[in-house]
Amino acid sequence: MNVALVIPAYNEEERIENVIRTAQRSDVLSEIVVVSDGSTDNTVQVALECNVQTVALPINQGKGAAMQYGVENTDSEIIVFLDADLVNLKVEHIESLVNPIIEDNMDMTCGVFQAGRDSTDMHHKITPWLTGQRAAKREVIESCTDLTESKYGAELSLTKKAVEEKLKVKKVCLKGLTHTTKEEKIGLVKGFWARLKMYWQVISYFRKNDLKYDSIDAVME
Ligand SMILES: O=c1ccn([C@@H]2O[C@H](COP(=O)(O)OP(=O)(O)O)[C@@H](O)[C@H]2O)c(=O)[nH]1
Ligand SMILES: O=C(O)[C@@H](COP(=O)(O)O)O[C@H]1O[C@H](CO)[C@@H](O)[C@H](O)[C@H]1O
Repeated sequence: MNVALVIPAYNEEERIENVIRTAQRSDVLSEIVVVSDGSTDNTVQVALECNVQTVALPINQGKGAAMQYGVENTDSEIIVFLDADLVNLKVEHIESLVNPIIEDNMDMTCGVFQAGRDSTDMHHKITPWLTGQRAAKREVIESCTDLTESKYGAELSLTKKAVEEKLKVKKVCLKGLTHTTKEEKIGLVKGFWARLKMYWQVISYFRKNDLKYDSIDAVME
């Protein structure tokens, strides 16, 4: 079974190389697709220099659009999503997301940070269903037809599908993994506004789809 890694990336020139270089050492991946989501920095050039398939949306459309475009640019039967800003990513993390799908016929895996950093560990403890680190069978992702419009709600769309279809979901602990926060990337004030915008998109997705917190949270037990 072919496995593609899709990395949505918006202005990640300083961080994406680490993620790509680790992924290139993984035997479980057949291909790596970087999607620059209208980046205005050198994200595309950095990815190209790493010799991975790199596609670019002309303007910033939101994380969900980048994920969708990545899926459209691969035929692989299993897709892994990883954020471009991960810190301490190991080959084992990628394997732990992919193997349950190949070996145990899981439909989806969701990776939660553990013992990475207190702040990011805490976010994943409270809202593990928002994680951007996950793998799923291609048909599951294709059945989520609203990824593009949902922006930061894209993870909720995938989780919602798991609830509706009673999919087999495995929560995977990603030990030692963390990411660079928005405030660290673009500064306290801009980062805080970007965080509010993200939460707004997630809450909007909840309301628009009349989701119940308990059923979403139960998927990750
Ligand atoms: O409009 C956007 C916003 C984010 N991202 C990417 O989506 C991933 C997660 O976004 P972010 O780091 O902002 O989320 P956080 O992990 O801080 O919640 C990262 O690889 C971003 O570069 C994207 O492709 N388009
Ligand atoms: O973990 C979270 O609460 C947020 C925000 O993380 P940080 O506050 O930047 O550590 O990040 C997740 O949620 C986003 C929205 O669904 C996803 O796109 C990210 O991939 C995920 O890390």
